[in-house]
Amino acid sequence: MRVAIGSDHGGFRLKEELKQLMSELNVQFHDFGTYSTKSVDYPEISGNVAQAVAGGEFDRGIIICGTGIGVSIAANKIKGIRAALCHDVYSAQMSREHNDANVLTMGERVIGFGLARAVAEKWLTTEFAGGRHARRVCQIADLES
Ligand SMILES: O=C(CO)[C@H](O)[C@H](O)[C@H](O)COP(=O)(O)O
Repeated sequence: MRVAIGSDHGGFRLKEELKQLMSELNVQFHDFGTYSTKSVDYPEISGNVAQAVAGGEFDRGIIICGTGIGVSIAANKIKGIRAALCHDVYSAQMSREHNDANVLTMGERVIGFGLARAVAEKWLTTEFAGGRHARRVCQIADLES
């Protein structure tokens, strides 16, 4: 699996932590920035990660900001993206099994690093369940056209 990861300044430190996690899990990733805690605007970075996933260059994306809300709103503007804001392990699991979420967002100012690692690991290792959920994901795609 190849993962695109990005953040604004508010999510920079958690992005670095999740890069470490992915290295430990042998998950390939590319960092779309930002590369410091200097203030930047999140929509462009979120859009770049989402475009890379929607275009098929990467299998999934992870985007972090202060709350996870702004990057989630921005990513979900991109056709084909199902970005899920998850701050607990159960939601992360369900976002994969039921929603086939292809982008995970989190807020560094909301969640501790230990829980964030557990959320990301569950999300990265959970597959889509298909079945009745596939029908519903198709219905979401229909809303885009
Ligand atoms: O977009 C956000 C809120 O949904 C993110 O949390 C941003 O990181 C945040 O708005 C940045 O705020 P700052 O005061 O400019 O650091």
